[in-house]
Amino acid sequence: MTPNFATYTTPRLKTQNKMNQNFLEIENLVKAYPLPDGEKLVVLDGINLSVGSEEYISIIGHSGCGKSTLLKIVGGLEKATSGLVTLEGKEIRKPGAERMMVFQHYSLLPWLTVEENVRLAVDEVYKKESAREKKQIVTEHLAMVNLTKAARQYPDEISGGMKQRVGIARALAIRPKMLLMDEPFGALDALTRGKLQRQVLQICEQNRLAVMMITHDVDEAILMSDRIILMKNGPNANIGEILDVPFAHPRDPHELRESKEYYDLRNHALDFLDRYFTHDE
Ligand SMILES: Nc1ncnc2c1ncn2[C@@H]1O[C@H](COP(=O)(O)OP(=O)(O)OP(=O)(O)O)[C@@H](O)[C@H]1O
Repeated sequence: MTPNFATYTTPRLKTQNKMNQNFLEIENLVKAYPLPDGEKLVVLDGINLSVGSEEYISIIGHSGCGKSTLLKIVGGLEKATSGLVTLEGKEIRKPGAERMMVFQHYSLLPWLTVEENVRLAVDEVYKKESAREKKQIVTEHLAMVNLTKAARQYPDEISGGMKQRVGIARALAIRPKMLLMDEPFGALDALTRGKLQRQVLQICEQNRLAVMMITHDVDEAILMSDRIILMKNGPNANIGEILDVPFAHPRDPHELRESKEYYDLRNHALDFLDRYFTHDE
């Protein structure tokens, strides 16, 4: 049963007018996986979404609704079964340095130091720069995420939060136009998560890039994003609602939690998730 749920929208932020509203375009996206019995599992069924060039989008939905599949298609790691996904008007067919992925489980190479992990990505993308310039790029980005002192350490010598910061530094060092993050803070303890959320938010505010982030945490989505995409359950999942988050940047989590608007938005998102949880389609 599909819940009868009124669309909830709040006024768009003025700052969003500056950006290219149709930077990423997803049109009638369908993704099906073949099943062993010869049938197909239609995971995503008719996704339509435009993302602005400086917009921070969060995607929330119950487990298995296809959030990671959607992110991987935008990252070029999976192909759509039908429909069109374009970035600045060009169809996305494969991974590209303009779209960098950050995963929940860090994906660092354990035999390379922190510095070398970032350098590997920089070497891959910056072909014309001198060794000195590339070293400078690595140094700058490690400093950006407060990892200068850990540059010579190996991944198994640093904490989970630090590993995630290496992943973020590595993604940002490529100067992507879009950051694609799959539960980037999911594996961290609450204190580390809060710190890293603020750091990422600050970096995104300073660097003007588009972000698409998967999260299971409604508070995190409200703190970080300009819009929240609420996904219906799969199979045949699509977008249930899109919520505008009306708070100006820079955001302070304590101030946000003092406003009634914050709780209205939070309750609305949680109600949506509850209804889809109890009315499993
Ligand atoms: N390569 C694949 N082959 C077959 N089925 C797949 C493949 N990848 C994902 N699926 C199926 O597609 C559906 C959506 O998976 P996906 O990982 O995108 O969901 P999700 O919303 O990100 O879940 P979670 O929140 O648990 O990470 C699931 O039923 C999953 O089993």
